[in-house]
Amino acid sequence: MDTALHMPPHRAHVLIAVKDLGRAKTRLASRLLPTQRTDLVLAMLRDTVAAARTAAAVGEITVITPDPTVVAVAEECGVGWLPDPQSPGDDPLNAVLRAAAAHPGARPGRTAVVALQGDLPCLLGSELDAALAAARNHPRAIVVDHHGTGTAALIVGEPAAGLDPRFGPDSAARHLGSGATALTGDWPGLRLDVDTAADLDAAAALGPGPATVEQLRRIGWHSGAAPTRKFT
Ligand SMILES: Nc1nc2c(ncn2[C@@H]2O[C@H](COP(=O)(O)OP(=O)(O)OP(=O)(O)O)[C@@H](O)[C@H]2O)c(=O)[nH]1
Ligand SMILES: C=C(OP(=O)(O)O)C(=O)O
Repeated sequence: MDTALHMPPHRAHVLIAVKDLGRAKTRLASRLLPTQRTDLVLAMLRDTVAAARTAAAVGEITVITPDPTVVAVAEECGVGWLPDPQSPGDDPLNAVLRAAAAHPGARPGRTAVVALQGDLPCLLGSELDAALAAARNHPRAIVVDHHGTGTAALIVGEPAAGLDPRFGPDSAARHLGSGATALTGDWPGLRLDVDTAADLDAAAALGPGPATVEQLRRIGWHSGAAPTRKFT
């Protein structure tokens, strides 16, 4: 059955793109072994998906990936997946998001569509709910990341508004320049995407989800301080 057809219009379809694990998190290469990086990507994905699943405003989650291990994790987490399109071109991340948003199952005319980063280990479902509620007042909106330059989430709520993803360097400015509204809100977990060692320290200090906590323990990653927020 196509559950999207019966979804109340306000429940969102979350799209999470995850690239081939062999090419992932290169900015952590100087600090982590390849297998540690891979396991960290998967742990952060598990925590991101688990949090998104607890958001009342989320109706469906789809992981888009060319990687069979990521597919297996998506299935374990109980969410859908799509392969990368055959020819993503020279802007693969935005191409895969555009293709996923155009997929018949995405039903952008019936639901909000969210392109969400998959490396948000401190995400809370309540933060995503709050962002989705705030986004209802805007055809196309973003949650700027903790650095102020990237995009943690791109949300389209109106049938007429296309996703028009512009992820990559300075994506916040590029999304704002193409008409998106920056949502204001105290959502530290939603804004904290992890790409660098400093980001990982920040996540460890804020309080990540259980899969990331376990992976940090295995790696022996110490942020030097106890988490400031208890993960719930
Ligand atoms: N499915 C899919 N996801 C992608 C692709 N390129 C990037 N992504 C995902 O988009 C998000 C941002 O990508 P990047 O910042 O380029 O890569 P990263 O692995 O997070 O970090 P770096 O390797 O350090 O740049 C990550 O979750 C990636 O996994 C792609 O070609 N296909
Ligand atoms: C792709 C992006 O994020 P990052 O490179 O920080 O993962 C972005 O913010 O557009």
